[in-house]
Amino acid sequence: MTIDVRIIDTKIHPWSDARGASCLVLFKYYGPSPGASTQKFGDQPVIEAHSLTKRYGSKTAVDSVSFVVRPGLVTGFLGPNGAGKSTTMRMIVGLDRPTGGSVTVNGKAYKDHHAPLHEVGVLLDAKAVHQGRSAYNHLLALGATHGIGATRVREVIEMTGLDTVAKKRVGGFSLGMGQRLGIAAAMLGDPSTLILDEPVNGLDPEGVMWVRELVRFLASEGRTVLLSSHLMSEMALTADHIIVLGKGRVLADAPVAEMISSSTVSSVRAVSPQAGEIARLLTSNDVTITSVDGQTLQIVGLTAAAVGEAAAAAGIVLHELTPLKGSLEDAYVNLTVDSVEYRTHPSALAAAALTDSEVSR
Ligand SMILES: Nc1ncnc2c1ncn2[C@@H]1O[C@H](COP(=O)(O)OP(=O)(O)OP(=O)(O)O)[C@@H](O)[C@H]1O
Repeated sequence: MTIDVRIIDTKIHPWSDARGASCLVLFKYYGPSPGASTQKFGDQPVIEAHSLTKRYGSKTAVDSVSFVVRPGLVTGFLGPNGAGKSTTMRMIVGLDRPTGGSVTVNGKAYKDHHAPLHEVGVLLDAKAVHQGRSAYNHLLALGATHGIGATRVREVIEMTGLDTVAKKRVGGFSLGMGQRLGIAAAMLGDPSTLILDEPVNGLDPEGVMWVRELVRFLASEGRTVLLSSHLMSEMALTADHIIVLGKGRVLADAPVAEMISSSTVSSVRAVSPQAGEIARLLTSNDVTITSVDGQTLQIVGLTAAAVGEAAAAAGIVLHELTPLKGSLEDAYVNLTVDSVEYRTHPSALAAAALTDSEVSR
């Protein structure tokens, strides 16, 4: 296999630091060469779910879900707790049998692939590892099922920053180290598709950034990446496309920018000592103006340019004019407001706080 080693990041890596190296590099990637990658990965949908359904007794965890996940993109899989994300991911890789519908990876059910580790790399539960084994032996045992040897095992260990702990028992690993090992296992077969369920769970900020850069890099090679996370700000930086599940159904399936623009309201904040005059000037049926305080207005229905030009034409002084765009988090909250099954009520929080203070007395 052609090995390509590239430096794609120059941030201080905490683990390099721990080894005493004043190293600035930090992320090397071992995989196919760039030339090979474009030929290796096509542009056809890689994961295709059709009316995919899973019931556990009377509980419908996944309810007739259809979507495609395309190569060359990071697709974020979002949804409140219990929405059905993990169940869907498990069905994609054959760990759960659908009650109805179907899902294929590269045109086949996962179980029908001759060498699935080379097709799909999966991180579903980082703790599902033999606790008495070392990271190295765990990866070696996994690789042995596909004829993958020690060289590739060492590559993925280095790639995930686990070199200094590779011979240590997994049972002693922190949550973040376990996540890194799960990502190493997912990358072992150099797969064209990666399915990562909450890969940044438990990682420190450096680790979170590393996962972001890793998956963006893998997608840039034409690989398919499906990942779930509850960290909306991180997902906004990482994903190109988003699928939102709620109570087992697809609530939205769109590129990130489209999802934000269609599910949030853009507005303009104008600050002026003549705020009242601006409000009178701009009032119309299509414009909503809210007074935030005596000098600040929030205007929906006009662009910042239109507000600025109208104010200039009327000789009105503006101290601030800011276009406000919705975030992915705003879009997500708006989309899932009716689909949150496990909600904390403010009254319950107050009661808990009271109980705590009583206990501490
Ligand atoms: N083995 C099972 N037996 C019974 N119910 C299950 C089982 N696995 C999942 N469920 C139920 O199916 C629903 C979907 O669960 P799932 O874990 O897929 O949600 P999720 O979106 O991944 O949630 P989270 O964000 O909390 O991980 C939940 O109501 C869950 O309790």
